[in-house]
Amino acid sequence: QDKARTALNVGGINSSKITTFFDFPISKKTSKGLVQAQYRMPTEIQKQAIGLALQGKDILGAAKTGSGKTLAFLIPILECLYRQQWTSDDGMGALIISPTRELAYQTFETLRKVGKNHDFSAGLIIGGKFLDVESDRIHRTNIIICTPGRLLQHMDETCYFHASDLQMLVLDEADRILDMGFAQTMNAIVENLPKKRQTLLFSATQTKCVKDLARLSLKDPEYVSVHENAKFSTPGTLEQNYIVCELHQKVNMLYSFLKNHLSKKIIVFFSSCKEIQYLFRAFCRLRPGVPVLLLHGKQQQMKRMQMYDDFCRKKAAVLFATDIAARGLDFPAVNWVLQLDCPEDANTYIHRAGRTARYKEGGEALLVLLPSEEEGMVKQLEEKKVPINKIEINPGKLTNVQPKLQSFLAEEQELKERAQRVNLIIETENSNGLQFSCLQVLNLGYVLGI
Ligand SMILES: Nc1ncnc2c1ncn2[C@@H]1O[C@H](COP(=O)(O)OP(=O)(O)OP(=O)(O)O)[C@@H](O)[C@H]1O
Repeated sequence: QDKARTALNVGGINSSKITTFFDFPISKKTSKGLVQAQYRMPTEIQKQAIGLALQGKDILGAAKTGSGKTLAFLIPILECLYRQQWTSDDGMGALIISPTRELAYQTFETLRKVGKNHDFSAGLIIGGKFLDVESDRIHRTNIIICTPGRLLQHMDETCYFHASDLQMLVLDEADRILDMGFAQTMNAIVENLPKKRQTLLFSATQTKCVKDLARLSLKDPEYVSVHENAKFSTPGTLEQNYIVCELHQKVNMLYSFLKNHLSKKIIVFFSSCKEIQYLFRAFCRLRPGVPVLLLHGKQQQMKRMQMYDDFCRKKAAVLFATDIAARGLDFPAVNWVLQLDCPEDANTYIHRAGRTARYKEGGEALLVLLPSEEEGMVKQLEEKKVPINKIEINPGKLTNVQPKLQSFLAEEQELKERAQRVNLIIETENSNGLQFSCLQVLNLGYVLGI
């Protein structure tokens, strides 16, 4: 007998009694998918959230980066539709909203693995393709994984697409999806969703803001926060340090860092697309001795996916990324996260640093701060229970790449133009109140070899 069909009344799930996934009343199809994907023992967030979600509760799930939140919502989705014997004729039964295309794609791939024995259809609605290609299939898709903007576009423009039968809504990286950047889009999406549904919200930095939650009309949500009482908010296997570095030394510092970690897999976070485009070109010319890859929001969709896949596969490489790679992405075996530009807040720091030290693995994070950023950022990190130590750099050990950069710039008009555009952007950001002082902007001009 299939436990999921017979044990519809699962009101009695006791998370402390769960040791393997098979202790949950889940279908054989899901169990088989989990075994095939080599998942046996649930993590803490999975033990607690899956049990409650199977009982139909709305959930606010919070757990550290890399602790397995994805399966904590994918398993309940599969079970919810399975119990209702959902078919392709029933259309969309579950909707997962992700802040970035890459995260949506990654979740889709995990769903394909663990849900492969079910008959549901699943689809990615993330843009980058023609709308009509997606429109042809969207109304026949049972589980949709999407980014907010593209979903709303279909709600507005694909006439036969409707969400009236939706059973379960998941917001992955919920605090990000509910923040100002997506507010208007999300409000418009929610208007199209039925009020009667189950809603699951997950993030490593969960929102408890009542206003946000009211927008989603959650019903008595269960707050599942497995690490709330932990001493630190970041994984125990993550070693975290920061250095204070003058702006004119940042590129030298990056080059020297890469030279010292040639066999490692590293993500370097920057704050703007223009800066990253310029530095990528510059580092391709500087040849640090390790493949340099690039991921930012202004890349074409194909290129983005190719970079994402390449970095997943490589054993040693460096990925220059903006914050589109900060949340949720599960690149295998990343050794280091280097935040060369200060994150906008402590939550962004936590997500960026969490790209390493995932699921029981170790990892190291290094934050680079300008002298003007140190006090404010360190205070924010302390308040968020992030254990971070200051280490000193020996300026004498930094390789000076300025002369090389200047000679490339002289050779290459395009590189020079990029450098000037970056400088302009930084100046504009400066006038909008970011922390760069005029002197630092001039220094950056020097750094970029202008
Ligand atoms: N029960 C499990 N057993 C073994 N590995 C697991 C288990 N659950 C998750 N993992 C693995 O742990 C890694 C992290 O999982 P996941 O990406 O879901 O973390 P997360 O909590 O969503 O992280 P983030 O906050 O960064 O989004 C993945 O590689 C996943 O395959």
